[in-house]
Amino acid sequence: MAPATQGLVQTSAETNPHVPNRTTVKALVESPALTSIPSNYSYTTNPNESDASDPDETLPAIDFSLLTSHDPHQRSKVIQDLKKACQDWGFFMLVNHGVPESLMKAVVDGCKEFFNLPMEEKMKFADKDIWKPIKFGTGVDIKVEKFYFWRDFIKVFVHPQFHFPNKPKGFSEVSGEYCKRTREVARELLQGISEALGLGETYIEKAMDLESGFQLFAANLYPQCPQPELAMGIPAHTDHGLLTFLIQNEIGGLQIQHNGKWFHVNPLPNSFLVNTGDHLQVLSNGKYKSIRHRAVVNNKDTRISVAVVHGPSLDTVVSPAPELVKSESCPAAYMPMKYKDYLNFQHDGKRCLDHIQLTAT
Ligand SMILES: O=C(O)CCC(=O)C(=O)O
Ligand SMILES: [Fe+2]
Repeated sequence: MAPATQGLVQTSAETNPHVPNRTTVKALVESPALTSIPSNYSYTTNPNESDASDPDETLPAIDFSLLTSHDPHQRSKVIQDLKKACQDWGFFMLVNHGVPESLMKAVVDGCKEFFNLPMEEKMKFADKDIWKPIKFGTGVDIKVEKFYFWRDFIKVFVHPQFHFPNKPKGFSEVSGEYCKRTREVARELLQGISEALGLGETYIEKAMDLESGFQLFAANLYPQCPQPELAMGIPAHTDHGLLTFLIQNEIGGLQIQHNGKWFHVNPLPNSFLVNTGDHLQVLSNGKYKSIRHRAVVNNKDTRISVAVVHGPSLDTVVSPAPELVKSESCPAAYMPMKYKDYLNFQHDGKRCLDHIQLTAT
């Protein structure tokens, strides 16, 4: 039998000196006779981190339609629910959000078609520069993390300027509409969260300059894996923005950290999985935590997920809201930092949140 690393389609270091000579996971899986994973994809979980157990709790569900309700009791009830979900979980399912199911499906289908494009089409976007508005890649830099992850991805800056690949046909249009609709929902949700923090409805909107907010569209492809217990799709991490909205094809794989354990997420159909990001943790002075999560892989089917990150504008200097800081009892837990600088720092393989932390929260 051929060794697992034979027959790979290599990314071209000759055509782009910044791209390491390596394959995509998709090309690897499509190589004949792949029955085991190459050793550099073999991931050893931190021994202190347990495997996910079967959930004995359910992820909270937030009914978005109640946030826009004219009945003040319904609105204050859902704001209480949001507060609890952000405090206790940092992750929730958003239901009745009004974004059509057909649009969500069209976006996931578009991602599938994008990943099915010929390698040279995708490789046009292969680059290590984090500020390239469209970026295709696989795993992570082996120099930083020492191994590859079982994931190919495309990341696109979609706001304040909208960028998008022009292939496959129609992908840009449906994604543009999807990003616009999710941005509207995120802004409404952030008004509710602002109120839940006791900051007033418009504080986050104004302080984070959401009119020019940075929005990132990230699609992940996790091909089926012959040895899923050895590989990792995305290792444990937190997201940098204020809120991330995640959808997936019908295949699960997301796990979140909850009460010190990994929790498998089985979302309700047609819901958004929403999580609070690092900048909500900073802004709330640690009241709402940015929860660690990861994506595991399986040997049954290819998984696709689409994460849309909603952040402040890149020039916003984010600091804890002054109303949430009290000099003695609750001092500022984070140093102010411009979102753009945060992203630059984070790219070096370090977690920026730890770098700007002043006191435990
Ligand atoms: O695929 C998933 O479930 C998680 C994706 C994710 O965490 C991310 O793209 O930041
Ligand atoms: Fe994430």
